[in-house]
Amino acid sequence: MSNKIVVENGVLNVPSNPVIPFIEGDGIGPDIWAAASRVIDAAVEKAYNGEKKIEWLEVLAGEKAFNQTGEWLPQETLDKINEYLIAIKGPLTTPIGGGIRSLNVALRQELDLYVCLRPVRHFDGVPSPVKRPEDVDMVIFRENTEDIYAGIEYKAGSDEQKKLLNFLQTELGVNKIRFPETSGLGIKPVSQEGTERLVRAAIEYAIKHQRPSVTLVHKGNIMKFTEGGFKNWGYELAEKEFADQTFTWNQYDAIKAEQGEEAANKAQADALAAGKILVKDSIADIFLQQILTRPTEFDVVATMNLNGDYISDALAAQVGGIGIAPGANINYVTGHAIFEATHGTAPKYAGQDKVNPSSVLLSGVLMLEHLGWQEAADMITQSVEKTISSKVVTYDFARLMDGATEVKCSEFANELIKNL
Ligand SMILES: NC(=O)C1=CN([C@@H]2O[C@H](COP(=O)(O)OP(=O)(O)OC[C@H]3O[C@@H](n4cnc5c(N)ncnc54)[C@H](OP(=O)(O)O)[C@@H]3O)[C@@H](O)[C@H]2O)C=CC1
Ligand SMILES: O=C(O)CCC(=O)C(=O)O
Ligand SMILES: [Mg+2]
Repeated sequence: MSNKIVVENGVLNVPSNPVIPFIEGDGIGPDIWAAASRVIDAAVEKAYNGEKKIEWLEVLAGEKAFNQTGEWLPQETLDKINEYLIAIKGPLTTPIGGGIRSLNVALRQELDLYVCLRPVRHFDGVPSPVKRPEDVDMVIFRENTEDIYAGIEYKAGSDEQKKLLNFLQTELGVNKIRFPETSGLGIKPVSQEGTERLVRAAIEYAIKHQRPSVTLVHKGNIMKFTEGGFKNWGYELAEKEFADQTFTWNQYDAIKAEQGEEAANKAQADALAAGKILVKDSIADIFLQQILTRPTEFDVVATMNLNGDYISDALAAQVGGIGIAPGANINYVTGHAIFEATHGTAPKYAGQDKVNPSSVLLSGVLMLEHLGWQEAADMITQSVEKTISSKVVTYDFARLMDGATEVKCSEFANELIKNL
């Protein structure tokens, strides 16, 4: 039997020994990947009595790829992930203000992994800066292929910038750029198709996991045709494709305008009592306040690329930081997915066997769940809960916990394996 994961009629077919490509990653990547992969292997072995096993296939990206092949993202890496469908990766470095563009973004765009899924929940015992971290239980759906991450930007003073500036000024009559000659210029594409497939995935997730609401987060008051477009297209999609399963604030407003507030309140209450999902929206700035002050009001969050990037790290902080923040980049149509932590390469800790491997490990848990290997996934989650409760933790948690035993990254993995 083939050891390739395939997608048939929209359903993953997973052999018992699937080949899964992995990218070790830069910086702390080798440390956390070594730790996390040991735990994943041990959990799979234990959950299925050795009858299932992942055949890891290393593919190169980042510094390791450059040192070995002269390329940062070799075509072979993309080909292998394309072929084997599901992959997992450590973090990759992106230089600031120049140099190569993000390899992480390139992987998402090349494979059209349009959803960046980042669940955020609290594990008992994890230290947090807020009083009730257990109130945070959200799932972020971040659009992953467009917005300013498209990388269409031109350096101040370059020929391209001058051409674009000239076009804007002469063809479109733009006269609002405060310092035109010395401005870098960027383009922010946000499309109806891109919005619809992201919001569709978020609503389908909410239906499947019985989440009560989906919040569209945007800055549409200022960016009317990009972020505002996202909000409008999101509502339209909910009303068009999920009329029987959702009630939107858009519908609430329409009822209120025609029949008054009482009727709108009643319509919303009836819809929610009937089990419909509330699709609402929030402007990004107030949203960042409200996830701190009233986190129980939010469940599934659908947003654009840059907002999603900021929101992921902010929410991760509320439940203990990005040492424990998993993620996945998914195309629900082709079945391609790359699982990866929310955090980066934390270069100051590279090679010290120090940091928390939980983010990439819990990304592995998301991967196991995606494969339908729920038993192994649950085993790891329970081991993480048990190990943290016993206060055996890496430096990031130890520095905030009383009476903790601080262990290295690899020792934390040993403890997790013991607790499986
Ligand atoms: N998907 C990806 O591959 C991503 C890549 N990046 C890239 O990573 C590089 C470094 O980015 P930077 O802004 O420093 O952000 P990082 O996420 O790499 O690190 C910032 C800080 O977060 C904490 N942290 C990160 N990972 C862990 C962990 N596993 N365990 C415990 N604490 C952790 C550390 O905090 P403390 O100092 O408090 O100990 C660290 O100094 C950049 O090149 C960036 O572009 C960034 C994000 C995602
Ligand atoms: O690509 C990068 O270097 C950063 C990406 C990032 O911050 C993220 O995906 O959350
Ligand atoms: Mg980020």
